[in-house]
Amino acid sequence: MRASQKDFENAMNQVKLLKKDPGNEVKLKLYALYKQATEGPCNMPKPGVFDLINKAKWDAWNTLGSLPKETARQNYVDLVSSLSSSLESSSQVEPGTDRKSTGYETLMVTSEDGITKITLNRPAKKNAINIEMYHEIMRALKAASKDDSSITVLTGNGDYYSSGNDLTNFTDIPPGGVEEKAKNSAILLREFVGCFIDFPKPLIAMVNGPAVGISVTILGLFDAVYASDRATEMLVFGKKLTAGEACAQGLVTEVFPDSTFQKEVWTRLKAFAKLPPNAMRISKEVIRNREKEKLHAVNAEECSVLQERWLSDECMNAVMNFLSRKSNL
Ligand SMILES: CCCCCC/C=C/C(=O)SCCNC(=O)CCNC(=O)[C@H](O)C(C)(C)COP(=O)(O)OP(=O)(O)OC[C@H]1O[C@@H](n2cnc3c(N)ncnc32)[C@H](O)[C@@H]1OP(=O)(O)O
Repeated sequence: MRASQKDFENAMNQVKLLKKDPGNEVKLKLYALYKQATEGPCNMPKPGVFDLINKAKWDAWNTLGSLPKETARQNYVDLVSSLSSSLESSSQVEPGTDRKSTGYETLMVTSEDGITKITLNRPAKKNAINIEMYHEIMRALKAASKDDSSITVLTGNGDYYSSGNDLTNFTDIPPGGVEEKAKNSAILLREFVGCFIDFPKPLIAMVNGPAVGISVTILGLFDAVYASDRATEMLVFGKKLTAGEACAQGLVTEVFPDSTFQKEVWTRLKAFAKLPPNAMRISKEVIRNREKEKLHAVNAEECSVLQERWLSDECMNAVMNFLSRKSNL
């Protein structure tokens, strides 16, 4: 459900009451979401390179692009909510425990009203999935499969759902060279996709914006995919599918106007979360068990093919073109 002005004001007050400094990166995110929610897209002249603080604030705000005010307000409230709960939880852990061990670096995870929400939280990088995020998504799914929620939701923070694999993942080459990198990537990808195949509870994607690559290909493993009409899917031939086209192809369950997306979908999810949890879980188990073995076999085959393709000139050229594109400007 979309955050009200009252929720937004409460969140602003909550920020002042935080027990611990959340750090500069989070403070910049809060600043950017506050400005986007109250003033809309960045209207601030770009500061000079030596004006470091205002340049960092400008970058944070400008990154949000044309994110609607209501969505920014919702994201602000969600961020403060997850921040407060993680800081509160850290105040309950043993002294000296590292706060990060109770939370996530690349995700926001909340659990309330019977719904565990996993939010991809690298908006400045269009929620590109780096190695850390692959592991954190698997950790969050494992926790969600055991918590007391009935359903699990995956969505994105910012104007993108996810731009797929973080292409800088390919730049961190281990001592064994690109062959070892490709092998490790295939192992990671197979484990990652396997978590979605085996997830036992109803899993819903809220595609809040454009989705690319792996963030699209795993949608087929969700039990429902609700998309904003500003979402696009980039899959084959690099062609963008509109949310409506993806729905016609059966990749998306239902498309909603962006202006009412959050409100309409959360109303529906809260109703789903009140349904008998064991009946939902067992129904999914009966359906998924029929296809699980085949899905794992296809996953293994795909990862084996990808391991070879990642070593090809086509792949390396595409990655280098992307990573060097701004230096050519
Ligand atoms: C280890 C397991 C391996 C699994 C592999 C299987 C998965 C495969 C895939 O997912 S393939 C698809 C990979 N994704 C892409 O090719 C998309 C690349 N990104 C883009 O094409 C564009 O960024 C865009 C169309 C998504 C958005 O364009 P635009 O609106 O112009 O924004 P920017 O390009 O300026 O992006 C802002 C900022 O984010 C960084 N970024 C965006 N996407 C990625 C990405 N996928 N990997 C790394 N970084 C990304 C971009 O570099 C900018 O950063 P900067 O501000 O320059 O620091």
